[in-house]
Amino acid sequence: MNDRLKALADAGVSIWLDDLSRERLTSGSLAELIQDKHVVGVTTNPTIFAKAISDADAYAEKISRLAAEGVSTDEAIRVITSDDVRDAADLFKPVYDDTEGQDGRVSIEVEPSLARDTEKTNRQAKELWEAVGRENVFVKIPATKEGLPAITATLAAGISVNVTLIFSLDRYKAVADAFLSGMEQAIENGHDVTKMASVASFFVSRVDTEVDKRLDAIGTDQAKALKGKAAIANARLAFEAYEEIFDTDRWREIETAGAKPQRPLWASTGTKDPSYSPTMYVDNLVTRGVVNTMPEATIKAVEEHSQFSGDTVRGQYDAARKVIADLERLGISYDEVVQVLEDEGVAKFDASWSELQDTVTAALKGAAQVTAPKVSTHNGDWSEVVDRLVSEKIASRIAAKDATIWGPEAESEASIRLGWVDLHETSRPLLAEIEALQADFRSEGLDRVVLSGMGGSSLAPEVITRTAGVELVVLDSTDPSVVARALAGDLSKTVIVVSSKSGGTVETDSHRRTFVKAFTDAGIDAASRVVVVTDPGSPFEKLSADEGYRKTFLADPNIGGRYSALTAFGLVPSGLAGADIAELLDQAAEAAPELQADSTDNPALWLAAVLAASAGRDKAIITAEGSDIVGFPDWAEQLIAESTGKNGTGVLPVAVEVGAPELRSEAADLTNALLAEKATSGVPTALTSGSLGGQFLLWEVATAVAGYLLGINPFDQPDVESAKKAARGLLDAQPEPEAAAFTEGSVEVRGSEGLLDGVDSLQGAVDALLGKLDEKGYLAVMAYLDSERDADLVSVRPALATRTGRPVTFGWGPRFLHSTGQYHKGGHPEGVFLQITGAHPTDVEIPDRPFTFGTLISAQAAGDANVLAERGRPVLRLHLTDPASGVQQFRALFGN
Ligand SMILES: O=C(CO)[C@@H](O)[C@H](O)[C@H](O)[C@H](O)COP(=O)(O)O
Ligand SMILES: O=C[C@H](O)COP(=O)(O)O
Repeated sequence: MNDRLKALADAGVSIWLDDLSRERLTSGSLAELIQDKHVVGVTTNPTIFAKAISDADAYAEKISRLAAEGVSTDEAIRVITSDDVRDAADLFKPVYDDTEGQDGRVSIEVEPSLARDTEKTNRQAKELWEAVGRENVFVKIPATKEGLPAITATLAAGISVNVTLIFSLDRYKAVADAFLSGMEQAIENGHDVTKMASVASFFVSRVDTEVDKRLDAIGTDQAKALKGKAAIANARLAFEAYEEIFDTDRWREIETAGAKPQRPLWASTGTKDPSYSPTMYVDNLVTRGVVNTMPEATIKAVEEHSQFSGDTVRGQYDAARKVIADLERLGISYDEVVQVLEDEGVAKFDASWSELQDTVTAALKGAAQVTAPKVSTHNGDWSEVVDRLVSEKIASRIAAKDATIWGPEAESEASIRLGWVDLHETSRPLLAEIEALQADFRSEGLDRVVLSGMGGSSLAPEVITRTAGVELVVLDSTDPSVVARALAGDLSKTVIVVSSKSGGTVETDSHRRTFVKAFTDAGIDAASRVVVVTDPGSPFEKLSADEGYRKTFLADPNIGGRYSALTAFGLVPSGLAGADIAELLDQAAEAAPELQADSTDNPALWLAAVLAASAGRDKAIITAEGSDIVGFPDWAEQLIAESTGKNGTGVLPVAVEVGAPELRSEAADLTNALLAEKATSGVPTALTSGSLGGQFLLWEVATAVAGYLLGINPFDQPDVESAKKAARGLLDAQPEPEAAAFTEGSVEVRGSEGLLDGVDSLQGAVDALLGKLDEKGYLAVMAYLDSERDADLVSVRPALATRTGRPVTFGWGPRFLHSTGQYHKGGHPEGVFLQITGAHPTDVEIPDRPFTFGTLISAQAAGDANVLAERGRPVLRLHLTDPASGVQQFRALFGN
């Protein structure tokens, strides 16, 4: 055991490693540092990852899988870095537990190009936190001026933060203030702050590098005498500020809720000037309650010859102040030095990030290959079913567009719904048209693409663009704050794709009207910014022509919305946003022969068999645990729910997050259909893999086959219309809202008949609803709220699944009406329904319509609840009079 490192740890300095790589994880060298060298945490940054990933061999396998799935460079970087950080976090978990969350932490940094953008930093911090999915992680955010509000917002969301790139005392104080505000808000928002932590990474050696350079230029003895002193003086003064800030009533108030102070972390502590001691930025910064993150060489140097005695920080403040004052007297401006360092710091990380992107782009190109879809089945034997499907030639008949497969009643619908089987050929001519339009837009500086579409018109483009890592603003909500946010983007760079097969969908029509007015109000020729995708002959085709919209793409009418991923509906918005849509068609083309073959090797037959021929099992848990296709379960959910959930039968798709409780359930009515590498429980499971284009076709064929096995018509959606009709009725009649049974805090409570008898608390109301769940039941949470603003609500899904032991679907309204909404009304009548709506502090008008977005979404929610209640389903309706506090109040019921 090494005495010097132990002495440092005993003196209260947490020793962290400023490095991470796959090699460190697989070789066991990180584990050794933890075990033998007192290392209790890890920091990473873009430079560290750029270096790690340049070791191509360590990442080769992962890169080739990512290449096969067609993911973008940025998405690949996200996967690689968050996988490494997650594995390191797991290695440090015992340290984290032993130190009650103080150490055992691993940091992952937001992209450096976002350092000057508060909103994007904010968003990415949340995404990284979710992507890693471990509580002992720190999301690193640079302490630029724009970073400060993001630090507060990220902490307020319950996420632990490492603030990086701090050089100046003033900025350090602003960081501490941002921390205090963030913790105050986290407490207010009901987060468990005992689990949170934060560090403020103060950069040390770089200050000497910059100041020494200036001192050398001055060249006098007096100047030379000051060399190597500025960095330590600066850090010590930061610690003085820390002591003052964390000795205030404001902090003490936060501390009473169980929060830990934001510890100073000494970063950039490797010695750069070889004439200095290699341990100088360690030995001179020893004090209880700090972290020193070091490259391995510095840890080794400390192990071999560190020398310090006692606390080397406290009580050194006057001397430190004198160093800074002496430098000023020599004409070296402190403010200038720290600003140069901050700018350089951001630029250096930016350069590392570009290097990282180049390395990964090249590696992806090198490994690129189209991977045909594969399905492996587990925990059951479906060979008899598959043999039957092969002998009945179901796959080749689907490929030949044989409309008789689903029986005489379905024949006329099926005869106009099988156009999707050869889209990899028929959609080719679209590519050039989309490419040309995209080039025109780019040349006009139009690079923000908004897509207005519902269900089949939005879910595929969402998966395609998220997987490709390109930006597409998907507008599939009528919540006024969602609409307002889409309108608040830079309209001078915006085009809107309005996609509607029928041309009569109220959501898209309302979006279109609103955007046209917003463009016009901004002095922009609205018609030139609207692109339409619709079916030939729809009212929308005519309207588009009459209005002179920029371009109308007519899709193949012989394809239903949920099978339209590779039609103009999927390809136009995705291509305009910059996704590689030609590759998507190549992937489907590669997959098609296998999926059309009457062979026991046809993966679609196996997927269909697991979904629809596992006795007594009518709920499929879907997740994309091992895959880098982003958001696929939401797309598959619509395909399966609308195709099968009718006539009181079907398969309920339950899209869940990684690690969801349902994935470990052994319940007798579940199957799992996972984009994952291994089965997660003993229930019948199909694991699917392959490129996105191939997966689209695989699941479409499998769903059509599942329809055949279930004896239903997989191409109609008889019950989607019922909720639309009820909403229209309410919009016309505008009835007084039904009185609440009672109100608790920010939540008004209403229930379907009899549900709330004798109930007078929110907890009691939820218990009453859950009490209606039977052993084959499921709970549907339907949130007519803002999926971004109210994102915290999502955490109730796993909490409810754990509590009930039953599957829980979560849908944002009205989006889910075009997806699981069909199953809820037409499938097995086993659901109990929790609807959550919210007040609209600001509403958005819809031009030339007698209702606003606020009244529209309220009518949609009420109409949906009425239809469910009419069908005898229990419905609990919670209305949040203040969405922010209501969401937290509701979450608090489940201890989260
Ligand atoms: O910010 C943290 C830890 O929070 C570190 O990873 C930090 O980025 C590194 O210590 C520095 O980038 C290293 O800088 P340098 O030694 O190359 O000057
Ligand atoms: O899934 C389809 C949605 O209900 C939207 O229909 P639409 O494309 O006709 O507007």
